[in-house]
Amino acid sequence: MSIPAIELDNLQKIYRDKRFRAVTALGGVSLRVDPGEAFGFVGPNGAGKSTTIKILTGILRPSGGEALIQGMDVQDHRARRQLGYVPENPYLYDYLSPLEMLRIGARMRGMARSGLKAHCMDWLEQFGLAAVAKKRIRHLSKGMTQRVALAHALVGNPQLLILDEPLSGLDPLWRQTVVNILMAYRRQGGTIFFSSHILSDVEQLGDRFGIIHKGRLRTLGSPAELRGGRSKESLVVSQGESPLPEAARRPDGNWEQQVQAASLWAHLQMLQAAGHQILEIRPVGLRLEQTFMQFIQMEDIKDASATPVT
Ligand SMILES: Nc1ncnc2c1ncn2[C@@H]1O[C@H](COP(=O)(O)OP(=O)(O)OP(=O)(O)O)[C@@H](O)[C@H]1O
Repeated sequence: MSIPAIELDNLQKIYRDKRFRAVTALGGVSLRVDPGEAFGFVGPNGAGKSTTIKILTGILRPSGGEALIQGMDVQDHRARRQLGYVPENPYLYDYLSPLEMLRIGARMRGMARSGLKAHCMDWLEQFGLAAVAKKRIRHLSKGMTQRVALAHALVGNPQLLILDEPLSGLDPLWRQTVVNILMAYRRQGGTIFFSSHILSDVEQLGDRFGIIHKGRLRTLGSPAELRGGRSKESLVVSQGESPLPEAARRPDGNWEQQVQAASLWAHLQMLQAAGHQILEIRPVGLRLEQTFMQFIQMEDIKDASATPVT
């Protein structure tokens, strides 16, 4: 079995608030990400995503448990050598240009000087930044700055990318372009660990998800698994003259209606009685966003019922 790209074992983090009260940001998170995987860490605000990422990148120390990159403790600088990181709000040197930023990033990764400019320009080109390569970063827009940070993370050819909300601040066109760049990175064998609460973007990028909520990992699975088994509705398409008050008329003149599993049989009998011909019945896949919301609501209900009444 290969060494995991990332391994978290019972990871805990307790912060102290202003009154020195304990705030449990991570209550024992364990997971494993294999080399070549794209793992999406998903959760609502305050779930513990950034805390996990800060521990993984060595910015914060955990209060308990272990975080390993390629089998090495994240506090060991060798573990972080092959890491490209983009924080939630990237801090870049305002007075440097994107080209200077990328040169520094590549040099820090030990890349040779020869051919460095062309290599950096190639990355800037991919991120649509060639025209502003020599402008000061302080004059760039938020989306451009985000793209500089992503290019900076990739320029040193890291084996692992850790990205906190990588697509935030990007317009839809750039979201798609960045997804394509990241997918190309994966095809070349790179591993990605990223956080997000924008599931439609995450769905395109991740082959596995972990949902974190209130500092605990609630479930792991692929987008299909998270959706799977949760669809309890069917779409029924029928053809007929008699109008169906609850159904929608499609441009082709046929009727369609989403029906709960429990009432499917009664609905089909109603269609038959109305003289409709049934053209199609298929399960309606829940969108991941809906699944996620339902999941979080269920977890809140479980948490509330587990809380002892005092
Ligand atoms: N420096 C800190 N001091 C005290 N509490 C903190 C600190 N940083 C984070 N927290 C708390 O820890 C919990 C987890 O925060 P974290 O930033 O990891 O969540 P997140 O999932 O990244 O949220 P978001 O999606 O809003 O960025 C929250 O309750 C947050 O208020």
